[in-house]
Amino acid sequence: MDRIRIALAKGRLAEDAVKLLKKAGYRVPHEILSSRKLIFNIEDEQVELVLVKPADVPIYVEYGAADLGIVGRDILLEEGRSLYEVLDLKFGQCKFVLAGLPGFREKQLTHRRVATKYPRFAKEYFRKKGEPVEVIELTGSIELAPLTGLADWIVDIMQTGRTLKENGLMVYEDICPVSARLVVNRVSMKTRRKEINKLIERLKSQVERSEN
Ligand SMILES: Nc1ncnc2c1ncn2[C@@H]1O[C@H](COP(=O)(O)OP(=O)(O)OP(=O)(O)O)[C@@H](O)[C@H]1O
Ligand SMILES: O=P(O)(O)OC[C@H]1O[C@H](OP(=O)(O)OP(=O)(O)O)[C@H](O)[C@@H]1O
Repeated sequence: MDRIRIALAKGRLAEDAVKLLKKAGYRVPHEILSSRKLIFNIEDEQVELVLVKPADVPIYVEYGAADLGIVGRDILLEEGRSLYEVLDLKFGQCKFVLAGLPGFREKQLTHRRVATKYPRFAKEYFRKKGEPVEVIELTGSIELAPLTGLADWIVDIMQTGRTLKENGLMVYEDICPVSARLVVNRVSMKTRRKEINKLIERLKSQVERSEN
């Protein structure tokens, strides 16, 4: 039978994801975080890991190119893909915030611009609030947008708050918490239910153990 394939978000979440898998007893090859290889078999298990860009994890899982994925909730909210979110892995914790320059809210503007890496999420957030805004999609250094006049607000992730602080910005609203999640392809969940449930249980008990 084919191996169960897990898509791991490269970058910031990869190290904690590997740590969790190892703690749960999966013998992840030690070179996974340093080599240029993108597929890794796990010894003694019918499981393989593939490394993909964070934003691509839900795509692999929705299409079934991976059975499972480990990715930030920010990406899931932005992508809105059809998949099952089965477990909060409790690492990569941060939050979505609405931020801007101090004193901004008092200004009466008819046309507000919001810069973000998460355009779908930001549009939905303002739609729910009933506030018309123009959303400008950027790919990084979001905090620069209010400092240069590109936008009035930003919708972005905050963890320590250091980036906002060092750029003289403040939080106007906490939008929602974000952390890494385990996601599953809808078809795999049915066709490989036993193996996938076992894997979920192994990770779940490890997450719970780490919490206590
Ligand atoms: N400052 C942060 N602190 C903690 N977690 C974060 C922080 N910023 C992002 N994250 C989480 O880590 C995930 C991966 O972030 P990372 O910075 O590696 O990727 P990225 O910048 O979104 O992607 P790319 O590599 O394509 O530019 C995010 O999707 C989010 O869930
Ligand atoms: O609250 P903090 O701990 O300062 O973390 C928040 C920062 O981290 C992320 O940026 P990232 O480092 O991914 O940079 P980029 O978006 O400019 O690529 C996010 O977009 C914030 O800028």
